[in-house]
Amino acid sequence: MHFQLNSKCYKELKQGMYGALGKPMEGCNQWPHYPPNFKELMEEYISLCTEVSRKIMRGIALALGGSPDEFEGERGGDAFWVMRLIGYPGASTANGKCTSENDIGCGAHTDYGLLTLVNQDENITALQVRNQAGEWISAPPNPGTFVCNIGDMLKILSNGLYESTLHRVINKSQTYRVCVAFFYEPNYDAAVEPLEVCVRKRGGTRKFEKAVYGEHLVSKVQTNFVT
Ligand SMILES: O=C(O)CCC(=O)C(=O)O
Ligand SMILES: [Fe+2]
Repeated sequence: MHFQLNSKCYKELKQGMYGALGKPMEGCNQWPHYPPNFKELMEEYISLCTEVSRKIMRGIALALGGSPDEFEGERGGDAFWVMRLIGYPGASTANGKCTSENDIGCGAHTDYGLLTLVNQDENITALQVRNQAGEWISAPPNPGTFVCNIGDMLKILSNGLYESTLHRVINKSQTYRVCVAFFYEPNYDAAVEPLEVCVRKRGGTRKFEKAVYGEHLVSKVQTNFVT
């Protein structure tokens, strides 16, 4: 018997650090008492994910033609993060059909930040991404690897050279699926706008307006709690 698992934790913001912008996200994470080493384990995992994400971002900065430090400093030197543990019950085939998609999946969306490292249960293919032709294709779990989604902030920073990945989850298997997703984000108060190098690559056109990451996050969390 499984309960529906859906818990999130956030990088804890120091009270008052970001003024009114930070208020909606202030507060402490609530850790369970059992298993007793859960908090410690998660904190270690988060720290390792942060490190690897930072390295991937350095690679992406180079790939975009910028300096490796493009996503450091005021953009990502104090990167915000979100960690999410999600359980998807297996599909009931009692009537030969899947039950409501909401119970077994997650609707189509893009992630909000820079990168997501998706750690999926092995042997269950449920995550789908939409390709450029508009088709949904599976992103099956590969043991020892993460699926890495590009988020809305990286779309803006890259001036649209990278698209944020539209994805969804449909668990059609009989088995309960667990996913651990780590969201690597810009600094909470980062003013995110296209990098100069990416503007030049698009003939001087700025495809996106400036967005403050914390505002984007708060508006998403408040309007769409499910994603
Ligand atoms: O369960 C998954 O594979 C992905 C979950 C997801 O897209 C999300 O939490 O934003
Ligand atoms: Fe997602």
